[in-house]
Amino acid sequence: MAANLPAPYAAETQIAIAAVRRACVLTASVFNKLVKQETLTKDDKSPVTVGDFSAQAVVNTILNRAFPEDPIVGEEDAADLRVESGKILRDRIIELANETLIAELQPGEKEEWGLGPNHGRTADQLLDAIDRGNYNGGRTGRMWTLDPIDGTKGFLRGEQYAVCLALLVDARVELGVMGCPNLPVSAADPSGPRGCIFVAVRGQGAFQLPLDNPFVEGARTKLTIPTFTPETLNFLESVEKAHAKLSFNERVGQVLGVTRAPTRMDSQAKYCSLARGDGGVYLRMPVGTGYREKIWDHAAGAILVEEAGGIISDGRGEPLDFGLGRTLGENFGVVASGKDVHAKVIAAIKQAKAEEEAQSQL
Ligand SMILES: Nc1ncnc2c1ncn2[C@@H]1O[C@H](COP(=O)(O)O)[C@@H](O)[C@H]1OP(=O)(O)O
Ligand SMILES: [Mg+2]
Ligand SMILES: [Mg+2]
Ligand SMILES: [Mg+2]
Repeated sequence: MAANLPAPYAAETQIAIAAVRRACVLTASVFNKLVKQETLTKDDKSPVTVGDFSAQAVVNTILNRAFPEDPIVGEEDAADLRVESGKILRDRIIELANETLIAELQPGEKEEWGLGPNHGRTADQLLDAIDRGNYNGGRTGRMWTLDPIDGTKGFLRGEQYAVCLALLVDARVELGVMGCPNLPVSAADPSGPRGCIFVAVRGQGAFQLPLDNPFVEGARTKLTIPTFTPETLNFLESVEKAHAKLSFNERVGQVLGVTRAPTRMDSQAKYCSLARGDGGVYLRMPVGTGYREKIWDHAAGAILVEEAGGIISDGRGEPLDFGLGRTLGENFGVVASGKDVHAKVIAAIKQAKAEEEAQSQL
């Protein structure tokens, strides 16, 4: 009977949440063990590498066990860990990944997912798991895309970062899960409790869950992007000037009559903030260096925004194309917002762009 069928992607959703939660426990522990003690004094980037690789090892190991046929487009690969000079890093990564995989089962997790004290992996198994992220993507079939630490710079500063995982089927995002260990549970209480998971499944809505116990009954909050006026509208944008053209955002804001200051944060936490109404527009315009946006930097965020009732497009209003491979190709920026403001933002971008071009001709 149809009523007894599980919702589409129910198993994928549960497993993706468990994988992202475990990866967040790992990255938070890397921050406490390594970043606080080492980076702040030595400006050593190795904690990032340790965190990125080991989080990818954990998530890919879990996905591989549950969905052995599914390819993965992951940001990292293990080539640097397989050579002699990578041994110290490799040993640390293997230890951290195993520590995370063998941690006691939480309510909602199942031993058959290959988790818990009996499920340590060998170094080779974990390196192979990292390399399962080497898939090139493409137009057809089912595939996952993973950014084990999105917002590396934010991670190192102790600010926002996210573990981002999405499932694509024939180049359409069907499921997105993002773990944000440092994001306040409520933007209204910025110094209150932190740590959220965001989940969206095509046609099933967007939700926020507690990171420390995502499967607990009744803990999920449905997210809907609210309506904004020019007085309440604000932009969500990068901290890093090299990632998005913030001066252009400022001009677009002026055209729209925005008076509130932008909220700057690293990572796809911007999409999460948009989905729950902490900000009105995520605007990311290219800086002009030819950088190609990666699919793992937008896939989970894209479905979260859509399921919260919003629209995501490039800077011309065209849909993002997740079927081109590992990147979004020559796409022109990213614009995400509620439905009511989206067309206005696209028009404002057009105007600001025309002004910019007229200026350059002087
Ligand atoms: N030149 C660039 N333009 C746009 N995005 C970039 C650029 N360089 C790196 N990124 C990516 O931007 C994302 C985070 O941006 P932000 O936090 O500003 O939204 C990261 O995934 C980061 O990649 P990486 O993960 O390799 O550092
Ligand atoms: Mg990223
Ligand atoms: Mg990353
Ligand atoms: Mg990176």
